[in-house]
Amino acid sequence: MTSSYDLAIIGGGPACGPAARRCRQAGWSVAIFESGLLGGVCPHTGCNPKKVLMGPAEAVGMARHLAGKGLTGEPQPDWPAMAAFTRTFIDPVAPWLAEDYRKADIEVIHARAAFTGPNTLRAGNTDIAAKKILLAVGATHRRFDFPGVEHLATSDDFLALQKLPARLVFIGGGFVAFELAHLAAVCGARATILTHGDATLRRFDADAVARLVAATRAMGIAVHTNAPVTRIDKEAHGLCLSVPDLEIAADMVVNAAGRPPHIRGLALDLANVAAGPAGIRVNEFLQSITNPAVYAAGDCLDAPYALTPTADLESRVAAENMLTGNTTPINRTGTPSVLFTQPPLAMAGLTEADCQAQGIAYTKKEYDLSDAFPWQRLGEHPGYSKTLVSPDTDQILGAHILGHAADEIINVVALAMRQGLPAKALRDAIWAYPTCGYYLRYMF
Ligand SMILES: Cc1cc2nc3c(=O)[nH]c(=O)nc-3n(C[C@H](O)[C@H](O)[C@H](O)COP(=O)(O)OP(=O)(O)OC[C@H]3O[C@@H](n4cnc5c(N)ncnc54)[C@H](O)[C@@H]3O)c2cc1C
Ligand SMILES: NC(=O)c1ccc[n+]([C@@H]2O[C@H](COP(=O)([O-])OP(=O)(O)OC[C@H]3O[C@@H](n4cnc5c(N)ncnc54)[C@H](O)[C@@H]3O)[C@@H](O)[C@H]2O)c1
Repeated sequence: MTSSYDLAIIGGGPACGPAARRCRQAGWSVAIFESGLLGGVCPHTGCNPKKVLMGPAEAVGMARHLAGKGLTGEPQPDWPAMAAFTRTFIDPVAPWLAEDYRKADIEVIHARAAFTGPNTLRAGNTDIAAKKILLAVGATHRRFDFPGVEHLATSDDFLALQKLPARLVFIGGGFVAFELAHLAAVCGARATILTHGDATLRRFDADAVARLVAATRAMGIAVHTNAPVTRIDKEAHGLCLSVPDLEIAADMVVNAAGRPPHIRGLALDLANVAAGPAGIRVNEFLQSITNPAVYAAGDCLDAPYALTPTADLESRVAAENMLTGNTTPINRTGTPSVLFTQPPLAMAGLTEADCQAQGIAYTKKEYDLSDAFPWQRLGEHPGYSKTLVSPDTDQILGAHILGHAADEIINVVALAMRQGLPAKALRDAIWAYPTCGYYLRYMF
């Protein structure tokens, strides 16, 4: 028997919900296919568990900065209790979403789906026909094939740990490696970051990254570039990683080497859906460039960001375009990215290297936050900002902030960029004093 829907969504994460609800509200019949947990990575194995674990780690970090400045003694992270607290956030998500979709009369089918034709899917033993199909399958862990690959753990394994191992190695020099290494190190583990290339955190501004890497090393985290892992051996007292000219002992090795789109097994060829290593290829309306019945949103897209807020935005835009026939091009202007390290590194817009590569004229302003009151009172080092503004129009081209509260301040800059406000708007605003945001007037 074939079930028919107006919209079938493959994947029940952040890229699914807004489109499912919007299309159902418009009167469409909607089915969601989810092979794992409703809610996807963000609430189960991504943003949320990571941030809950970081709460105590942030308190420990702040206490260390304030030692000798009025605070004595150091709070001790209690990992098993942190893990138990984290579960209180994770466990309710999937049941809550199931109930919410049930109330909205959106069908949820707990099965892995794959294409059988341009408008048809199979999930388990069920055949499905849909007028439109939204691909929201997300991304997955990179595959390695070196000897000993079976000893590799994932970020999911790390975030589910009941006890923190003493020696952790992270393969990769991006978001996951830096955030989890900082978390582990503050909680008492010896952490090492190994990346195969000659630089880390490539999406961020190089000057801000240099300061963060220095701060990372000062915390006792080893950071090795040009260090591809060639094998992992299990030995009597743990694991031994081999990289050229170096052997490293570890209790856990985490694969943090990027997240390719989760498109294996979808049989995209049967639906004539074009995709490359970076993901599903779509036009500005998020419609497949080769199959007009198929749209895509979230981490499975070949797109500049793979974040929860961009998955949400893309889901809303895809829904609008499916309902109205391609009226709303995607606009990602003013997307903030935050690396939740200690301190956090936040950015929006272009880096200086982007401006140079694209031949865009810019006025650069650098500011030492560690010399400014809100950061000094917390005893925090380092602190840095770099802003890039058009000398002709005063438009904000990019902002890069490293320091306490950078993760919140960047939202204001991102809002200004999205609304097309000039840098003067930030210089002229009346900011509450003494907040970190007050110093935006000096950063621009
Ligand atoms: C450790 C970590 C920390 C992160 N921290 C942050 C952060 O702080 N801030 C931020 O903005 N982003 C963060 N992210 C990224 C964020 O989690 C993702 O961008 C977001 O979850 C993407 O949503 P999505 O719906 O595209 O994909 P996902 O959340 O991956 O959801 C896809 C869903 O599709 C299902 N699925 C896949 N294939 C099929 C199939 N064939 N049939 C049925 N179901 C299928 C999967 O089971 C999954 O539930 C983090 C990611 C990780 C890994
Ligand atoms: N705070 C946040 O918003 C947040 C946090 C975590 C993840 N994320 C999202 O999830 C995505 C995935 O994160 P990620 O850290 O896995 O990916 P990433 O793309 O940020 O970093 C991957 C890193 O792995 C390195 N690498 C690639 N192949 C390698 C190899 N063979 N050996 C060693 N290193 C290798 C890359 O050079 C890069 O440094 C991010 O791009 C981001 O969009 C966001």
